[in-house]
Amino acid sequence: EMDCVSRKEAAQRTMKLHPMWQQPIAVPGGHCQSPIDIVVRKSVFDSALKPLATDYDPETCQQIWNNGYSFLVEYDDSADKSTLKGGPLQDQFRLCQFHFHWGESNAWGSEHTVDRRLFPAELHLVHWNSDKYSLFEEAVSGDNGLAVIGVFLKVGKRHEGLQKLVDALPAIRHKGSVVEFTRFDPACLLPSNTEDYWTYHGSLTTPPLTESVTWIVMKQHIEVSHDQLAVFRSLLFTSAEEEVQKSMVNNFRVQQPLCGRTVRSSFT
Ligand SMILES: CCCCCOc1ccc(S(N)(=O)=O)cc1
Ligand SMILES: [Zn+2]
Repeated sequence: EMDCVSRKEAAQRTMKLHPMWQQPIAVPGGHCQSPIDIVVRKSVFDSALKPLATDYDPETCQQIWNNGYSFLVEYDDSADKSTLKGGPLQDQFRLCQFHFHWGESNAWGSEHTVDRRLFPAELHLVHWNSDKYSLFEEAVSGDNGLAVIGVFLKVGKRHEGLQKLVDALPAIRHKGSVVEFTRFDPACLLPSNTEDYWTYHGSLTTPPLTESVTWIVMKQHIEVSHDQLAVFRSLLFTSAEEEVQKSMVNNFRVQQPLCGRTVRSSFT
């Protein structure tokens, strides 16, 4: 059981592992950080947890870009067009972007783990509470501000829906590159079973690491092919101008102590 380290120790661990985060990150409190290991036998079944209710409009898909840490597919969140409700949520949340975390090999790459089991990659669909806030940037540091759906990726058969996204990646190899990306329905990336998930209160896994996230981690994974994942690894952390190009791999955070939090499950 990872001890509940002090904020200073946690920051030192984070910075040591992520030289790219030069500034110490003052995290408020720091006892609800993500990602975590989900210990299945310690999760608590909650019969009040509903199935996820996603209602995504592919017309709100706008662009795909390399932010130097992952690649983001961004949605127009200026109206309630692509929304998430249900699950553990009381309010309505708007989809603003989705992105992935992955490893340099298929042996690791996910941020969350299930009974210490690592997956080669993890999808994050990022939503903000449009009942309480008017902008994502406000919700990031607000109470009950964000809801992130995590979906594990396994290597297996080719994911037909993902291929349109994979084909766009060579155009955004370098940090800072953006291309138009439209009419992509993120629902195709969800597993068939959206009833079974774990949920807990946590944080963003990159700066500003704010503890405003209701995490919803799906029990069922999706499958992508080895070749599709290899294209993720062809992206670069670095911009075109930098002399030394660095492959965008291992863009995941070290796991954080649970600090007494309960992980609830929607299934037995
Ligand atoms: C005020 C700007 C904040 C930009 C940072 O936004 C994020 C950061 C991390 C995640 S993650 N890996 O926890 O899903 C989602 C969104
Ligand atoms: Zn993420």
